[in-house]
Amino acid sequence: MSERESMPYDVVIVGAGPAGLSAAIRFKQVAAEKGADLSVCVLEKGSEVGAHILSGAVIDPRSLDELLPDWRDDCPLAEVPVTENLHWVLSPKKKVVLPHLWTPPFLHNKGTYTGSLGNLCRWLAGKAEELGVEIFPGFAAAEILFDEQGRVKGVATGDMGVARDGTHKGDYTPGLELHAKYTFFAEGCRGHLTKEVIRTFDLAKDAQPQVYGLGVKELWDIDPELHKPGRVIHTQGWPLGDDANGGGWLYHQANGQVSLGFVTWLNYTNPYISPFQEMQKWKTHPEIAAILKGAKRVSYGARAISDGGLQSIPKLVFPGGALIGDSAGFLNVPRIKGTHTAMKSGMMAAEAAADAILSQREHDELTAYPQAFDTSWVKKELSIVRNVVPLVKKFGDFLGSGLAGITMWAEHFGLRMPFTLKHHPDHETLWRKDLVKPPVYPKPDGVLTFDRLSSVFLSNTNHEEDQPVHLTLKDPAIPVAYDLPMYDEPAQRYCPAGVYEIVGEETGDPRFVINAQNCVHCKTCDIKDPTQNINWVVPEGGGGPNYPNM
Ligand SMILES: Cc1cc2nc3c(=O)[nH]c(=O)nc-3n(C[C@H](O)[C@H](O)[C@H](O)COP(=O)(O)OP(=O)(O)OC[C@H]3O[C@@H](n4cnc5c(N)ncnc54)[C@H](O)[C@@H]3O)c2cc1C
Ligand code: SF4
Repeated sequence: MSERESMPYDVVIVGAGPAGLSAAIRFKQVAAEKGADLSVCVLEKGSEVGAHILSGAVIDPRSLDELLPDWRDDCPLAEVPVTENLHWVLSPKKKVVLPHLWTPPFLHNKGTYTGSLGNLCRWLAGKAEELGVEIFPGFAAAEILFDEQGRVKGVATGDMGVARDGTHKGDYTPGLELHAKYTFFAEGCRGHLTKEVIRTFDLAKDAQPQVYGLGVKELWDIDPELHKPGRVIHTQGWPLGDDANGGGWLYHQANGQVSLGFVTWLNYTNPYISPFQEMQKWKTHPEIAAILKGAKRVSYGARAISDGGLQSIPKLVFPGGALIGDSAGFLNVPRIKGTHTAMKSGMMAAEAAADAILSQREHDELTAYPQAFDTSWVKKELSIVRNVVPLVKKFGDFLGSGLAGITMWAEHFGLRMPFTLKHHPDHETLWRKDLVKPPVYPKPDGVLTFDRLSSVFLSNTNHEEDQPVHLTLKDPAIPVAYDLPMYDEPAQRYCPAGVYEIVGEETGDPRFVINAQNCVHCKTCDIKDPTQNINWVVPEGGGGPNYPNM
């Protein structure tokens, strides 16, 4: 018999990101409109709301306007409206500024705001709590609970106080069961439980595979003379070559800070590519380095981003729950925006759940949610850009972007392209190590460019050391027996936190080492590992990065 206690709710939400918090707020709003008292709780694995949130971010306020129309009164995001939008195409030493007229208006960032998504989530959490939402930070949902009919009936948080070898320590506390009429998975990109729920109910059977990028981000305090609040810059081109796609961003935000970073799409072919190093190299471009002259780096982090778009969205509902936000993958890639769509998806799911519960239903499929999605602005927005990622991947950065631009213009004017291009899973794209040349990366100078360990230090990441390793290997032999000879074990380079190492090669006894304490929960290993041998599971609640305002 389970020794776990259980708590009943109408709705349980896994993840206090923009999707989960917007769903909780909308659920309470609908209940209040109908004069009902419905209960909802939100679980968050970070030590506080926002601790694990990492984004650009330039945010389209469309969903905020719908959810909390007075948000501009006290939300920190309102501080910096976007005033200038630049798109640079980089060669090694030069830039070309892309004229505005070349890109459709929805890429111009008119009416958007730039700031910290972590801080927006902290603010949303306050609004949610005012409405009676219960939020549990430091609690990771570790297990999906099913009833006798196989319907999802909630989740359980992980046990605390379990030693690395699985034995119980003195402070052992069993996890808690949260039972719900409907459970929402709002874990963000590549959710750990979301993966299981998609598999269990075969939700992705009619969708294209999800594909991803890895965003590596830093915050810098820059020279006030060079700081232009509201200026946002995107770059494409250098330093990436033919074997990878992606691009950089640099946003002038509040308090003299810039948010900057680089997204490398995870379909890259050269196993020697390091997304972390691409980002460091990108900063050495004369145009970027000039902005960072005399500046100081204050924060670092990394997070994967869902790039598959409309064709990769799985079935959104299953008996007893729904997928919302990046758990389902609503990101608009050419806009690099997923916050407004994540929020709206949560709101639509919440409306469906409140209506169902008020009609005495529970644990069934919330079909009103996908129906609402089908007629929503979210679907329209994603439909217009659905061929962009496959075109860039197929035809390269320049020809691909040109063709993608043509399709976006055409769709913008209502001319629907009669095709939707497909995706290939990112873990299948690597070439053998003997077929490629390793890229050249700069040696860290400690001023503009840095190594991974000093970077991870700035993420404030922390895990209780004596706990089971949360980077699990289905077959512990594969890293050395297969990944090393084939790809020089790419985990050594794709992990932006230096978690994976091969040691002992020089003595002919190579071993795969996992420094799990350094993990910043970006999920790249779970995505890019060529044989899908690495399975990321939640560590003890509260572990992971502690981002201040990412
Ligand atoms: C580098 C980068 C740049 C971006 N730039 C922009 C931008 O400029 N504008 C924009 O609009 N969007 C941007 N995005 C996308 C945007 O950040 C996402 O679309 C958005 O955050 C998705 O919201 P979400 O709530 O679905 O997931 P998330 O924001 O990822 O939130 C998920 C939350 O769930 C928690 N969680 C996960 N699993 C569990 C679990 N098992 N138990 C408990 N808690 C759990 C996580 O800790 C996290 O707090 C960017 C993303 C990245 C990575
Ligand atoms: S171990 Fe995996 S999830 Fe953690 S930081 Fe490295 S790549 Fe990201």
